[in-house]
Amino acid sequence: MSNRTNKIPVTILTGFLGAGKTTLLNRILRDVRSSNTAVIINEFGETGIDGKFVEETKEEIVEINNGCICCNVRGDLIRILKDMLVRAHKDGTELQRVIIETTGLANPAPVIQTFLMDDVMRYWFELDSVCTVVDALHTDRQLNAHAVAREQIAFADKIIINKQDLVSEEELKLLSTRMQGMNPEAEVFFTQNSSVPLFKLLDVFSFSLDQKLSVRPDILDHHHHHHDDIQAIVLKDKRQIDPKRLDMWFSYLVQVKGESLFRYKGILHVKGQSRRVLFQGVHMLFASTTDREWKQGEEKQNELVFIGRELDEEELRTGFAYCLGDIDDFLTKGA
Ligand SMILES: Nc1nc2c(ncn2[C@@H]2O[C@H](COP(=O)(O)OP(=O)(O)OP(=O)(O)O)[C@@H](O)[C@H]2O)c(=O)[nH]1
Repeated sequence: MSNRTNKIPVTILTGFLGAGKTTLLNRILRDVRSSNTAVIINEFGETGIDGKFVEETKEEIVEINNGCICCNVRGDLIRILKDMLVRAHKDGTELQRVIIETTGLANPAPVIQTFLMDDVMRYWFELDSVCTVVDALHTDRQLNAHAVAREQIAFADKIIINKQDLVSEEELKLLSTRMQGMNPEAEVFFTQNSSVPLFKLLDVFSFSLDQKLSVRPDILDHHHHHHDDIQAIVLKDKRQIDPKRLDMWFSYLVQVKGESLFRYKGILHVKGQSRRVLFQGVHMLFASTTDREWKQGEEKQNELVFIGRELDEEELRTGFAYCLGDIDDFLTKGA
């Protein structure tokens, strides 16, 4: 198949765990330009939590939960995109844009490859840009510890250094120098809450394969990567959680276990609270918010995911059981 003009632009949002990808996605979805946009969200761990942090929208959102997009779900990605095309064709609508949010642990190269190597994909789609969101506070240690975080920078054509409110001007300058050293071609933005002017990100067609090939001649080769023993633990329960116990458990977790918790988030069904409570954090930075009312017919349940290295699953389950009132102490394992 050959040249089709007016290809559908594809934006890849990448960046390490908790950097601000979903914040950026929500900004894009609030924008008028995003009508007839298809969103594909890939998350680590078998849970649909990430999708629940995306604001409600009329746009189509598909989640790929059964693996990491860069390892074993490339087939799923192609199938989903083909389905979307067929459906749009049947409905007489035209797909205007595709946005893919990868997990914070994905190497973007195989996702990029999908659009360059599969004939059907190449015919219909064109890579618009690869945007890498960076957590200004945590990125130094993430880059030092995780090859994937470095790959995410290397493949970007837009680097969004986010959470600038959490670091000094001096630190921002150092970060910017480090990013430019790793990827001199990319355009760098400094933001709070991922607030890049969207005209700088969408319909810019700044992804250049030639440029990437000059830096990484092996970009189209078969890739394989490991998650450095990073694991996800998901906890679910329909019963109400005790808010006081939750506070106790969380302040312990964040302060004592924050180092090994790369990312955690969840939706809670809290006693005395008619609304959903959302919480999320990166290492020791934690925030929780009261969200919308539970909808009629919606199943109220707690759903928590913890992503990290060498996580103690039994301890996490014990803490959860404590919040649910099954046991009286969360420090005694298996109590
Ligand atoms: N202080 C501060 N917090 C921010 C900023 N941008 C995002 N956050 C918070 O950082 C947390 C992570 O943001 P997300 O947008 O969910 O990050 P993500 O990259 O989608 O995270 P995962 O995909 O779950 O790894 C949330 O609690 C955000 O509210 C910022 O500029 N400053």
